Amino acid sequence: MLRILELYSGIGGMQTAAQESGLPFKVEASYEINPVAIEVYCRSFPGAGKPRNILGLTVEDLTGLNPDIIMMSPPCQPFTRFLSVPQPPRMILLENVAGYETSQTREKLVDMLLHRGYTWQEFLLSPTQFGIPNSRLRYYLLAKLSTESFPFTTSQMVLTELPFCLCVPRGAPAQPHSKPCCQCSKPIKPSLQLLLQKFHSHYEECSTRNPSSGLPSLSRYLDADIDLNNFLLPEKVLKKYNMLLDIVNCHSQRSCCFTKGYAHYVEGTGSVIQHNTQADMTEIYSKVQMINDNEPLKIELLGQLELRYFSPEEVARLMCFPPCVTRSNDVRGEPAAITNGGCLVG
Ligand SMILES: C[S@@+](CC[C@H](N)C(=O)[O-])C[C@H]1O[C@@H](n2cnc3c(N)ncnc32)[C@H](O)[C@@H]1O
Repeated sequence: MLRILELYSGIGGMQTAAQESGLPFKVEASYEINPVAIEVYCRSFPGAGKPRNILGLTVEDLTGLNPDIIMMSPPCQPFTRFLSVPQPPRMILLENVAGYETSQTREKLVDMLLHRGYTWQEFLLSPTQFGIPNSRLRYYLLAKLSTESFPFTTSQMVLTELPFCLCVPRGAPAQPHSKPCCQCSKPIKPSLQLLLQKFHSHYEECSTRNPSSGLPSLSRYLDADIDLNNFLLPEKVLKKYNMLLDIVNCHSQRSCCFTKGYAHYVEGTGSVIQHNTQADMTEIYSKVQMINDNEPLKIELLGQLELRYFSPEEVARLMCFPPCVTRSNDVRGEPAAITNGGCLVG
């Protein structure tokens, strides 16, 4: 059983991922300060202790917790002190925004890893690479004490693909020993097989539906019975910011990364949906661009598109949270402001 210490736990993306991996684990403690994130976290993991402020975490606490693995999506704060304990964790999983790989914080972290005898691998990956129609390039670092091996050959490069393929046949029984994948010669560790089978069945489904891109359309992430009035973009936004919107519809096979500012700010915070797919967006926008002084007409034309925000459940689905989270009634009826830490989930 892996003993996990979860730092900057937010709404619990890392713990959810650990559950999805199928590996046995226990979260020994979690740390978070945002009250909304803490509330969401406590509802998703009722048995877990309430996350606390990391500033209260002492070296003695850390030594007592003695985690096998530290999982974290740190904001821009120094956190390397967590690795200076007498007995460092066996494993570290860190997630951050793209660009972290060239930051001074990353340099300090890598120095510390080297000094403490870790081997590590860095990645830059986006959900689109895993059959999910949402762009969200993120930096990931996996580190292990050098006495433990990775199930792949590590490299100094920041990898932009997984160092193993996902071509495990669907339904293949877990093998007791490492064996080469059926379509390439890369070995697969038994511990990875469950995860790979999950990926594979998702991939297979996506590529059957959309052989060209391998990505499913957004329709499978959207609520058919959404209460449109709760999610329509306000007139003020249509009037002032219509040229800044990233508009998708249920047939689109893409969406932009959702951030903390979603539904509060327009530019770069996430896509909006054209709910009325019968309306011709190109035609409407070309008419709107020609209107100079007739605001009501502009609004009426744009209104035909029925532009709306993604709901929190839809965003959570795009982030692959399991149904128990995406079905929450408590957040229904508000635009997707379930974000925290500026990056909506690790
Ligand atoms: C990038 S987000 C992590 C998101 C997380 N992976 C999730 O699944 O929601 C960083 C988190 O660190 C939290 N944070 C910032 N300062 C903190 C502190 N002093 N103690 C605990 N948490 C803190 C923020 O509130 C934010 O939720």
